[in-house]
Amino acid sequence: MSDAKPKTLLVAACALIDTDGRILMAQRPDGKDHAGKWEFPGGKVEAGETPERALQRELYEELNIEPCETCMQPFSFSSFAYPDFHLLMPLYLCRQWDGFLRPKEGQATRWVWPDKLRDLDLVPADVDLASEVADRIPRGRRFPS
Ligand SMILES: Nc1nc2c([nH]c(=O)n2[C@@H]2O[C@H](COP(=O)(O)OP(=O)(O)OP(=O)(O)O)[C@@H](O)[C@H]2O)c(=O)[nH]1
Repeated sequence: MSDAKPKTLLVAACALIDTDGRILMAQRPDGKDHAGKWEFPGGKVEAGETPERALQRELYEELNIEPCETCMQPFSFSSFAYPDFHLLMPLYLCRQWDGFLRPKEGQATRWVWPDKLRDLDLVPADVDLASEVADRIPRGRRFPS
């Protein structure tokens, strides 16, 4: 029996919220794990980075937008055991950013009402988070409880 334990991977993700209260979701492109499934934009936190800084970098690289650091509000997190690693993923909310949204990596994106998030084919670690977003950010509510 091997003593090898799956490593914990820190990934930062963000629920970008538009003025109507819809959430931006991104579809994982071909060639990545979970290709075709939907997720919150974001990515791995690199050595020496804070999650907030990683999110700024990832959102610019992926979507051409730059949220200021104080525009990202910690909301919840996922701690999820994938077969080959353990995901630890803080989820932030963000309602304000600089730049025009433009997916730069060929990924599909979609603005989704909070109560419709669960209708998407989500990556496994996001299923409970999506329910929490729907519960805490109902349609028409601009701020979570
Ligand atoms: N960005 C993001 N990744 C997520 C979410 N949920 C989730 O399980 N993950 C997983 O977190 C892992 C790392 O995410 P990622 O692939 O976007 O990170 P990255 O852009 O830095 O990857 P890369 O540079 O290797 O392509 C993937 O296995 C991905 O499936 C989510 O909501 N957003």
